[in-house]
Amino acid sequence: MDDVASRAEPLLSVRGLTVRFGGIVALDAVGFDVARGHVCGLIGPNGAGKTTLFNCLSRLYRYQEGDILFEGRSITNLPTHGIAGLGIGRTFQNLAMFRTLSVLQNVMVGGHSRSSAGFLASALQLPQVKAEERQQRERAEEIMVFLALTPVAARPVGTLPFATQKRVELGRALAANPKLLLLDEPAAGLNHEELDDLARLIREIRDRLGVTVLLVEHHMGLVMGVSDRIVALNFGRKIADGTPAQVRDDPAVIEAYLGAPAEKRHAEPA
Ligand SMILES: Nc1ncnc2c1ncn2[C@@H]1O[C@H](COP(=O)(O)OP(=O)(O)OP(=O)(O)O)[C@@H](O)[C@H]1O
Repeated sequence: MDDVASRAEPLLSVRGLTVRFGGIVALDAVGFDVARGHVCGLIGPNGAGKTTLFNCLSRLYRYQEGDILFEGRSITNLPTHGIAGLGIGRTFQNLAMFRTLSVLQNVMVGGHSRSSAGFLASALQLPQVKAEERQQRERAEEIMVFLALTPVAARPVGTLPFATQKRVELGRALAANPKLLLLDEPAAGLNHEELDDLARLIREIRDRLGVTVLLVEHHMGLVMGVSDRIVALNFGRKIADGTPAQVRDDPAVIEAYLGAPAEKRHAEPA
């Protein structure tokens, strides 16, 4: 494929994705594209299927039907540990970090997930490994500058304020050099000022680092403010897909959030 064609192709293409848990249909034939260089917001009320979709993208959940294409290639048969190598990084709703390790060490852990040196080469400390570690450290230092974490680089993560810990988690995901970054409710627990910082950071991740972002978020102000495009889910189905203004004014979205009239989740016989 030539360069022009590969740039026009969506980075991520979700096609007819269906996930069932017993009788519950968590995702029902959901499909949408995420263009390279975009921030795409994924919204929907509680239980809409947002986390399930993220877990499919990380290969933590299996889907019964449909496909996920990343750079035009299916990830359906890829093992979970292959996802970071492909260029998909993520953060989690609940912070999952090494609390006693320093900020630098935590950020460097992210780089290791894309390390190319094998186990034997690492164990023998071959020159190739040393060079790779040096590169990972340099990359981690660049990311800490980008995230304003350099002053706390040596501090154990567990001693830092919550908002700073969230930036470390972001740093760890960025250290793996992702092409697509999945952010799972990054605004949760942040105050007003921290939310403004987060919005600025998400735009910089897109504009300065060139990373495409898929953002699950309940905070409407944030998601409407930073997204180029928004996909809305409700009861496992896609109900809207468009610009923030189009989605905000969509009657199905307004109804989903106001909760009237109550639509029943369509259950299949268990
Ligand atoms: N591992 C699982 N086992 C059984 N049911 C599940 C599982 N994961 C999700 N579900 C169900 O699938 C549906 C979608 O849940 P999901 O967590 O994806 O929604 P969500 O949009 O992320 O909600 P929230 O905004 O509350 O995080 C819900 O009915 C949920 O109970």
